[in-house]
Amino acid sequence: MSKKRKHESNPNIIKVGDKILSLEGYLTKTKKPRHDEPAPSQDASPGPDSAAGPPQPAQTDAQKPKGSTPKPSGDPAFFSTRQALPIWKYQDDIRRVLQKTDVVVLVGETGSGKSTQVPQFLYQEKWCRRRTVKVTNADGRDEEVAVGGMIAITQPRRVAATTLAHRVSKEAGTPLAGTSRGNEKGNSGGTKGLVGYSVRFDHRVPKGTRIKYMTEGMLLQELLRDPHLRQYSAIVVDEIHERSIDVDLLSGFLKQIVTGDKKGRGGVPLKVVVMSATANVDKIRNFFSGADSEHEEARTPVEFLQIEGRQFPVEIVHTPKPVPDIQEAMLKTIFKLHTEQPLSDKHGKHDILAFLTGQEEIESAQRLIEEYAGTLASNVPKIRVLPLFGQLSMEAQHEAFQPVKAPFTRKVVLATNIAETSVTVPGVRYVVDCGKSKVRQFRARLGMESLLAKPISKSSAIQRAGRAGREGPGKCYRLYTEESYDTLLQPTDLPEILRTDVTGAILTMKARGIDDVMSFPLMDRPDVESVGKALIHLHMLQALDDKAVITEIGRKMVLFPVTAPYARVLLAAADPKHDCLLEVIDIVSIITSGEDVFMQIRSEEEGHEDVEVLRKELWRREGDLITYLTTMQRYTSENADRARWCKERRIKLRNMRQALNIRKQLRALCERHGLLKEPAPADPQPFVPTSPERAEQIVRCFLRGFALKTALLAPDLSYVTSAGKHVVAIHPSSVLHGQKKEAIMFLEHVYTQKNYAKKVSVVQAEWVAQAFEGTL
Ligand SMILES: Nc1ncnc2c1ncn2[C@@H]1O[C@H](COP(=O)(O)OP(=O)(O)OP(=O)(O)O)[C@@H](O)[C@H]1O
Repeated sequence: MSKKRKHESNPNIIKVGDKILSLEGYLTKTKKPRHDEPAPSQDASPGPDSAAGPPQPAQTDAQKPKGSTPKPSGDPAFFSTRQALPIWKYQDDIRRVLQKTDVVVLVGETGSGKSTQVPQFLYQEKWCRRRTVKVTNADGRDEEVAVGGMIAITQPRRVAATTLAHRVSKEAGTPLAGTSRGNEKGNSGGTKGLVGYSVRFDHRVPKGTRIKYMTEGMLLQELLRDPHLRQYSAIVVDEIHERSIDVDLLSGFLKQIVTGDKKGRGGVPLKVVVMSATANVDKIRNFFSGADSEHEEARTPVEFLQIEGRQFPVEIVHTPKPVPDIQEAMLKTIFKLHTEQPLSDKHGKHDILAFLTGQEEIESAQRLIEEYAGTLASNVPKIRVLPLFGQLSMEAQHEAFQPVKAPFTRKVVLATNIAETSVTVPGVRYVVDCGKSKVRQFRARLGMESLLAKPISKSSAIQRAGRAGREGPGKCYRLYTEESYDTLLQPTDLPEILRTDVTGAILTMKARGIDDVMSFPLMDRPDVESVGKALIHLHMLQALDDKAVITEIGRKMVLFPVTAPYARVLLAAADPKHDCLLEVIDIVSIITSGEDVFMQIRSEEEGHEDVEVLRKELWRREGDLITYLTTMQRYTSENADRARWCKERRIKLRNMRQALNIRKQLRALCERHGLLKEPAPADPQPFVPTSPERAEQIVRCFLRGFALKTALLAPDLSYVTSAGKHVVAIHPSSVLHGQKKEAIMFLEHVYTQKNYAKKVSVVQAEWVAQAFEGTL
């Protein structure tokens, strides 16, 4: 029987795109289905339930749950759900411990209710009231200031901060603070509410907010303005086990505040609650308590609380054999679940959340699933696919959290690891985990950073599985074998500070007045080589002077929510010598809007010649950066149908919309900090091609930020990097692919079969020399 005929007669064989997939044998359970296991410890030692485990932290009275469960405040519609959370019966203990101690480490399994309930337990505490106190100014004068009143809960990601704020404001029965987006100072106006949030480019924190969800990065920004965190009575550091650079820096600053003299807060202590889903938090505990420090003054009492239990079980199903093609296995699992499992039960919907590695993989899977969904018989439920990745606009990210309104339809959310921790995607009862994620890794010796798909850690796998058991019992299908889980996956991920470029982290420390970065309190210290490279890099960017002291340029750089090199490029473009800030903002906006804005065109695709002709109109000989600029300018000058304009050129509309969003925010920031003297002209503006002279100025500005990412043409016609002397090839996605120029600048690298340069521009060897000498 031909494949096609077989497909037609056998419901277990389906055709998607050019693939014929057999669903036979899919979703077969492993012999002993294992339930979601406890989180692995950071040092891979046995967990708390293990008889052979390490000595557990001394049980405090607070660890024994009391029988009484106080009446909740807030919206009665949520009472029973909240009371059913494992953390509910610990609330008195949490309050009691914090009345006595300033620092508490709280461990609870995913779904126990930490992120949503802890701030609600605490905000009415006596110590959480706003007080007026006397402090002595830097110039020696006494003044009265207000201290406290608010609790901040930090999250590693924007989507977690905003969705938690929405949820908690509903539970508390008060509208989300502010009805419109405000500025960073929180003057968003609107309705007064208990809960607010603050994430990059989006703030809803009017006066009166008591509970504020925010990203770690936003709190770091606030620390630059208010080193004593005077607005807050408590900081709840959530998901500390993720160990982002930002949370490590934040922990260092918090430790300094809690062990310091508190004079800047008029003697009012700052309470710190550190929360983790990882069982072994000895390192974190010792760090805050100073138990590992020789200095008596660095010690502070730290209490420990463990919340036992989780709300719903999650059954784990591994593949019996390794899968040769992850995308195929992913599609098969989703299709099989869709066709065989009910749409809902008494707990609610049965939606699917699948974890993939990145935007590219998500978009390709979305296309294939939608194509498949279009072929379903009318008696099979429909599918609504929703992507969820970091570079999507907040509006698009929030769509994945809405229930699907259409009847007889299942939601399938395709996410990167941004949906891994903290979030509850309503409706989800099945998780499909591909077992990988893209990880940024810095090789200090080469001075290069790469983004590669790597196996996740056990801790991540458990977090992913946990997303299936938030509203009812769930199932997690892992597209890897149980043996791989047991033997190949590391217990936890390496902290980000040990694997990525620390340039931004060091600049933040310097901007906060920390001169000796090596003595700053950190849970893990990057090696001297990485710190040395970062200092040299910051010096090249003119963010530090010869004595490694932060410069005016460095201080301005930290005001921008982009990496240090991009911040430097923006400042260079604002310099009257170059005067091309609007153009540079356009380019930076496109680059930071997501993965490549141009879709790949395959030569066998129908109509690919027409697409290529239209695309060539955007191409510029100066390289990818000026091509991006032309793309943005043509797109914004398009008055009729921007969606069609993108479709005809196979340009990602989603990226372009997000780029416009970023452009608006960057323009506003530049205006606020005096870099843009007058507002940018409104769209649409007629398209005027950028002159070669202006293009040169723009490329030179980028060279101020990216001199280390340049390569010169060697006699054998290969490109050799100026720093490190490594061979790089121009990536096939670049408009300069295959061309030989005297010198190139590239903004990114990828390592696949070769060491590839991406986002490439033509430069002159002389400019590169000038950039290194600081005379450009
Ligand atoms: N946006 C939401 N929509 C619906 N239910 C939610 C939402 N947020 C939280 N919940 C409910 O509250 C429960 C507890 O969530 P919470 O985030 O407080 O747990 P957690 O212990 O912090 O878990 P994690 O460590 O995974 O973040 C969830 O399991 C879910 O039932």
